[in-house]
Amino acid sequence: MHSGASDRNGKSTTVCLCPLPPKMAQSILDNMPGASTGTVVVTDPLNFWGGRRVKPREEKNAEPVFEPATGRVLCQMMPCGAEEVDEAIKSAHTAYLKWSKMAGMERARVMLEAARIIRERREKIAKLEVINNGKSITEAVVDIDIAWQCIEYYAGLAGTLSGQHIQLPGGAFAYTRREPLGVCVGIGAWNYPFQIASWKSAPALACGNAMVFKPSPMTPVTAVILAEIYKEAGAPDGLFCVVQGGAETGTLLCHHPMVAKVSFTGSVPTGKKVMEMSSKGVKQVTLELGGKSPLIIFKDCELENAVKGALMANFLTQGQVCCNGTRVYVQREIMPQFLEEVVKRTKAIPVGDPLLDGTRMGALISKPQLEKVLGFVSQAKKEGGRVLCGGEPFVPSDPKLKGGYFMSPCVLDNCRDDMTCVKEEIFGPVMSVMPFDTEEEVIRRANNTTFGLASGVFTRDISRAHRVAENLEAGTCFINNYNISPVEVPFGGYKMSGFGRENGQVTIEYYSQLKTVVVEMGDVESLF
Ligand SMILES: NC(=O)C1=CN([C@@H]2O[C@H](COP(=O)(O)OP(=O)(O)OC[C@H]3O[C@@H](n4cnc5c(N)ncnc54)[C@H](O)[C@@H]3O)[C@@H](O)[C@H]2O)C=CC1
Ligand SMILES: C[N+](C)(C)CCCC(=O)O
Repeated sequence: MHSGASDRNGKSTTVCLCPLPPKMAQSILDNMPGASTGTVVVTDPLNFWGGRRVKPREEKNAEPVFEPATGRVLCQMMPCGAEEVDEAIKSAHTAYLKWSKMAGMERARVMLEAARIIRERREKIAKLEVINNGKSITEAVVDIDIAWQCIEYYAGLAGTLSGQHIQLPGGAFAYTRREPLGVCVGIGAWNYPFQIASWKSAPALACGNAMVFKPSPMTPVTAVILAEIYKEAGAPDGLFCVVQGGAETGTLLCHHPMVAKVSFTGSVPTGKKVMEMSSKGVKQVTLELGGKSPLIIFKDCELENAVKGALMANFLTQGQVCCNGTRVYVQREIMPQFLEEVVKRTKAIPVGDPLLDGTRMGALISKPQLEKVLGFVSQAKKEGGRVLCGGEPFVPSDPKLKGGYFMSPCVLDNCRDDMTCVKEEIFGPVMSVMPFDTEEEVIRRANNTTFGLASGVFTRDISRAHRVAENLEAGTCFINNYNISPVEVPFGGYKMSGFGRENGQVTIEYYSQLKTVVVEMGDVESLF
């Protein structure tokens, strides 16, 4: 399956692993140090189960995967059908039978080794992520670091999982066992491909489950690297499997009778479908969905930090972040200073080749996504919004980037709560700014949304900060910062942004179940 893709100069690095000796797994990454934007073609199979990469059974439904920075074809994504999904799930189940019987400390050792390998290859993995996703290398390295930290964190928890002992009358007693669920499914989005696969697999594996993961069809290339690394670290074959595909493959996974749980990251409409399908088999579900999060900036804030916070809340990963604080409420008195500073800094963001160290914003995921985001900007103008900067297609001077999906980051002023850009998730680099007068008013406006993923507040008044945090209807509230994501901290939504959590200790609850064992020490007192 050679896509025949090459850059404008006809040069390409073909990364091919067929046939598939397990130790060759690394070679896709071995080509990374020399790789530059517009040169990589991935031709090796992207499915993984039974401890190896698996070639797709059928090539007829192949979909091209694009390199966002150039618009070139990077590889072909070939969706798995029913038989392949079944094979992957059975392979995961075989691993589960072994893995779930190991002590937490034994599982921890494998996971720590996986974390170590990821850390060692962080730059190469990040590079491949950039080529597939379009985000800047500076950010991708942070994503990979968060990924291994997450695996390390849950490795640490694996050995602490335990039940309770409960005394009962007459010497009888009960105890609880914290047991895994079985085979869990992870369905990922394209904005944090490797990190999402790690956020889902780390707690799942720590608890003794196996996982079958389906990446987004737009970003199929790095989840399989994680699968290879788990294997290399000593995980039993099948413990973390990857099946490629889109909605159809996802549906097969959600309906499969051997699946105990589905953890999903993506849009609200798809999340609803996943929940509905999972309900047929009474499967547990975690949903990490979209958002339209408020960021509230009071006049007593430290302005420079608030401006930096607003940029962090809007422009990471070209604005394609579910927890972004895209509704920026600024207290009227400081609006002019805020806008001046935020626009100055937004205009200064270097947009361009995502593999260059100096770049801070790369390309959006796809042409349709770019068009959708630009459409939101034109709609905002029609509805009375004022573009203070950006919001236009951006064509870098480097000829190889001419077909890339770039746009200039945008700040919209003169926004109102009833405008489309303020109500809907844009998933692009567009910040909507609105004035407010009082705390009570801004909380009411901030909560006037069906979403509830995150929120933020900048103020120097500590009472106000905690009062606002208490009253915002969202799963996270950042005080005097935004979009930092330590893996020790739970992450997840309120309202239509979903339920269940990722990261933090609590996620153990979402990947395990309690068995109660009741022990009689005397005779049975029968009523009959
Ligand atoms: N909150 C978040 O983190 C994300 C939000 N989005 C939002 O969603 C919009 C559309 O992006 P998409 O990638 O199309 O999101 P999506 O929600 O359709 O896809 C997410 C994942 O679900 C899978 N999927 C799609 N239909 C499915 C089904 N019927 N059953 C099971 N799995 C299914 C996809 O293949 C992908 O792996 C974006 O423009 C953005 O607004 C997208 C990605 C992440
Ligand atoms: C890493 N962080 C917090 C910037 C974003 C993670 C959530 C997502 O998948 O969008």
